[in-house]
Amino acid sequence: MIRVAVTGAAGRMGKTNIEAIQATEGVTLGAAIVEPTSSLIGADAGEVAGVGKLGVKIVGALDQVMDDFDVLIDFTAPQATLANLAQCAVKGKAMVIGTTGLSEAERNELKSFGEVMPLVFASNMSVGVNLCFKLLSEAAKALGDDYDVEIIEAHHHHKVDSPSGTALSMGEVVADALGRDLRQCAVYGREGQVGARSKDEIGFVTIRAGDVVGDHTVLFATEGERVEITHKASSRMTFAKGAVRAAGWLAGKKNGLYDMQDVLSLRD
Ligand SMILES: NC(=O)C1=CN([C@@H]2O[C@H](COP(=O)(O)OP(=O)(O)OC[C@H]3O[C@@H](n4cnc5c(N)ncnc54)[C@H](OP(=O)(O)O)[C@@H]3O)[C@@H](O)[C@H]2O)C=CC1
Ligand SMILES: O=C(O)C1=N[C@H](C(=O)O)C[C@H](O)C1
Repeated sequence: MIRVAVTGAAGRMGKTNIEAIQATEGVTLGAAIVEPTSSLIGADAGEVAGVGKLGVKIVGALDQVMDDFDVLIDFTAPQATLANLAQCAVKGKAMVIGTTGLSEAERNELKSFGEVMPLVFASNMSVGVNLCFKLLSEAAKALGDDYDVEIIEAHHHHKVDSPSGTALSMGEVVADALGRDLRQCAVYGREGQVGARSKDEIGFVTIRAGDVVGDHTVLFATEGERVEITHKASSRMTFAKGAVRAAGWLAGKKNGLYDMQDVLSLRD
């Protein structure tokens, strides 16, 4: 039985991850962690997640439960994720990380932990989005530089980072396939007299509204036709199932930085 801990246990994804762990054979909830100021410390993690009593009391610090899990699933915030990585690295624990909104420096720091621990890091844990990454690479290679590329994403009004991690990953996949550097060619939103579109830019459009779980469209457009590749998530359970699958896959793996392409055997 693989013992899984969940940080951000009272958050939208934290609660859904606990629900997914509860519904999956071969894994069990070992610990649930919230912020030290949370009023939920001491509550039963299953009751907070809405799946009934699990006998796991929520704690306010990861270091209180380091002996109670094998893999930590972390969907929190960049600085919290990096602090959790540092603690798990010292204790030889594996981590599955879904947090988005990391700066380039934070991403580099995160990646360096792959040298000392097994780590799955992915901006989107769903099977559908990870399949889309492959389709996007194929599409970009086939369509080439004659097609303008725009990435449109929509999320719920609570989301704090923009563009979404998934939109940025899609941009990276397309840029790689076209031999471009996303850092040079990305254009984030347009306003005013910005001039005509340059041929090589990859544009990002962000929508924040209501309870949208997560929609992503990559548009390839040229004179006379458009190709659109769209993914729409209608439940956070699609991300949580992926995260729990990654935790099971990661247990016992050697140190390294993996992503969902590895977990789902989608890598070429
Ligand atoms: N990779 C993927 O498939 C997916 C990734 N995500 C990403 O996961 C992250 C979380 O999303 P979501 O669950 O919607 O967000 P929430 O705000 O609902 O949950 C985040 C949780 O993390 C906790 N947290 C934040 N900062 C800290 C900190 N410094 N120390 C300890 N705990 C902290 C929050 O606690 P508190 O409430 O007390 O502040 C909260 O419970 C986001 O980055 C999001 O983009 C989301 C869905 C899918
Ligand atoms: O914050 C969210 O909700 C989501 N975040 C991830 C992202 O930024 O791509 C994944 C998913 O789209 C939901």
